Amino acid sequence: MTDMTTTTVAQAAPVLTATGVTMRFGGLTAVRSVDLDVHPGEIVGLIGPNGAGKTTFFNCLTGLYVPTEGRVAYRGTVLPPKPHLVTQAGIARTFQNIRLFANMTVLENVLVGRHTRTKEGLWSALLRGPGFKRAEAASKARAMELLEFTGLAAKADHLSRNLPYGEQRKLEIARALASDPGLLLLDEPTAGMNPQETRATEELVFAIRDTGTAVLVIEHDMRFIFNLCDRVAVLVQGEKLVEGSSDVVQSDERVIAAYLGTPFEGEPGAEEAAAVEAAEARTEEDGQ
Ligand SMILES: Nc1ncnc2c1ncn2[C@@H]1O[C@H](COP(=O)(O)OP(=O)(O)OP(=O)(O)O)[C@@H](O)[C@H]1O
Repeated sequence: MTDMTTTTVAQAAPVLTATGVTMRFGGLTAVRSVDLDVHPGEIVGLIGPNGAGKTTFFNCLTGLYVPTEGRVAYRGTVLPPKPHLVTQAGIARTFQNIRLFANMTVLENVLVGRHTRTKEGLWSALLRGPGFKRAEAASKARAMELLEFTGLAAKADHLSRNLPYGEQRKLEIARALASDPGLLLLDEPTAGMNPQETRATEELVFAIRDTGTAVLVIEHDMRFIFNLCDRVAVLVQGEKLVEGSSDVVQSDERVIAAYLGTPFEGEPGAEEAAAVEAAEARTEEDGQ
C-alpha cells in the first residue's frame, strides 16, 4: 500500500520544480545550485542548521528574491519574480515571524488573503467598494469555511491581535489557504509553540495535504518534521546535502554531524571532544 502511494506520488508531474537555484549576496553564496521538486499530495521538509539558506531558498521560490542563477517553475511554468504573481499562480506562504493585520478581525485577515482570487483586488477589499460588496458573500463563505477548517470559526469577529499565539499562527495558515494554493510554503510554523499546539499544527498540515495542497515546510523541530514529511531535504551551508525519506535522512551520519554538530569517530576534534567529556564525567564523580 505504501509502495503504491509512493509510486503514484513520484509519477505525478511536480507542482514545484526548482532547478539549480543559487542566491548570492555580494561575496556570500547563501544558496548554491539547489534542485528540489515537490509533487502533488506530498509534504516535503526543508531542514538544516541556522544560516543554512532555508529562508533564502523560500524567498527565491516566492518571488521575493530573484535567484542569481537557476529557475523556479510551478506546474511546469517558470514563475515571474513578483510575490503577488507567484501567489496568483498558486504558491502561498507563511513567514517565520507572524505577519497578520493586528487591528483587523480574524475574518477580515482571511478575506485579505482571498484578494488574489477575486477580481476586485486588495484595495477594493480594504475600502469595501461596490465591486467588493457583490463578491463579498462568496468570499465570506469561503473564508468562513477556512476558519472552520482551521478551528477558528468561533473567533471570526475577534481582532487578530487578541488571539493567543498558537491561534495567530493558525490564522496565518488560513489566510495563506484563502488564495487556493496548489503549494503551501510554511516557514517554521511551530516556532514558539507548546507541544499541544505543535501536535495540532501537525494535524492541520496533514488535513491541508488531504485537501490536495502540497506542502513544503521549514522547521527546526525534528520530531515534527520526521513525523510529518514524506520526503526531507537537508541544506548545509547553502547546498543540498541529502534528500530522502524521513528514515533515510534521520539515519544519515552526515546529517547527524552537520545538524547536531556530533563529531564522527576519527574526525578532527573527536579526540578533544572525548577528552572533554571524560574530564566532565570525572568532575561529576568528584562532586558526588
Ligand atoms: N538579505 C540578505 N543579505 C545578505 N545576507 C543574507 C541575506 N539574507 C540572508 N543572508 C545570509 O544568508 C545566509 C543564509 O540565511 P538564511 O536566513 O536563508 O538561513 P536559514 O537556514 O533560514 O537560517 P535560520 O534557520 O536561522 O532561519 C546567512 O549567512 C545569512 O546571514
